[in-house]
Amino acid sequence: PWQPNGHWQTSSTIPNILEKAQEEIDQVVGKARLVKQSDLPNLPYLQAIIKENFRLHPPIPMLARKSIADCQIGNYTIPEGSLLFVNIWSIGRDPKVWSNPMKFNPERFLKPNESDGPGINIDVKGFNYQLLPFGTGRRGCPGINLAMQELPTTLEAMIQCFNWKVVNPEGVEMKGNDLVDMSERPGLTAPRAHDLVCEV
Ligand code: HEM
Repeated sequence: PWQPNGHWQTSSTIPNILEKAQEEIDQVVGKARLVKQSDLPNLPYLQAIIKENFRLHPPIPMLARKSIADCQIGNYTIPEGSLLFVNIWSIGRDPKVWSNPMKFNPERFLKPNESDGPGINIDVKGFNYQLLPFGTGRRGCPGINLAMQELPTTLEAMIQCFNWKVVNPEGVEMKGNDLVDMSERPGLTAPRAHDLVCEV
């Protein structure tokens, strides 16, 4: 069950991430009212789900920069005026940074130690270079504060108000470990390869 200190007690009675998120919101908000923005600091598991999504599926997978002077990065000499792409998508899957990187595991952001990756101290605000879904620095996303209020509140309301099941194109419920096919196709954003079809 969810603990007030924001940590999850491992329990085999909570089978999946959606149910954990629902349990957290039941305990923090209850069923008598809708979730609101002021609840967000008290919903650490929800925040961890969003970070884990940004890690594996950053909506903008590449940052672009232009060098203003010659510089040396590792073994590379970068001439002035070069267009550079920073691949945040691949940083999110780098086993040198994240343990078991292909596993969707929100808990890695709730742990104070480094056993599952950099852990609880990682935020999305542009200070932790392992996780830069909004970029960083002077040209970082100016919409971050709006996005990080709207996105969790909307997602949480969807979780609070509905049960979700994934269905195949024929409308048959999908079950098992490979429930959601998260493969992507190339693009400037990271679009899904296959539509996600759900029933509420
Ligand atoms: C989940 C939502 C969002 C994500 C993941 C996102 C991500 C990004 C990223 C990665 C960049 C490039 C940052 C860099 O190069 O360092 C960017 C730039 C930008 N974003 Fe967002 N963004 C989101 C929402 C928003 C919203 C809600 C707004 C406006 C209301 C917005 C407005 C902008 C603008 C204007 C830029 C260009 C900034 C510049 O070049 O100086 N974004 N965003």
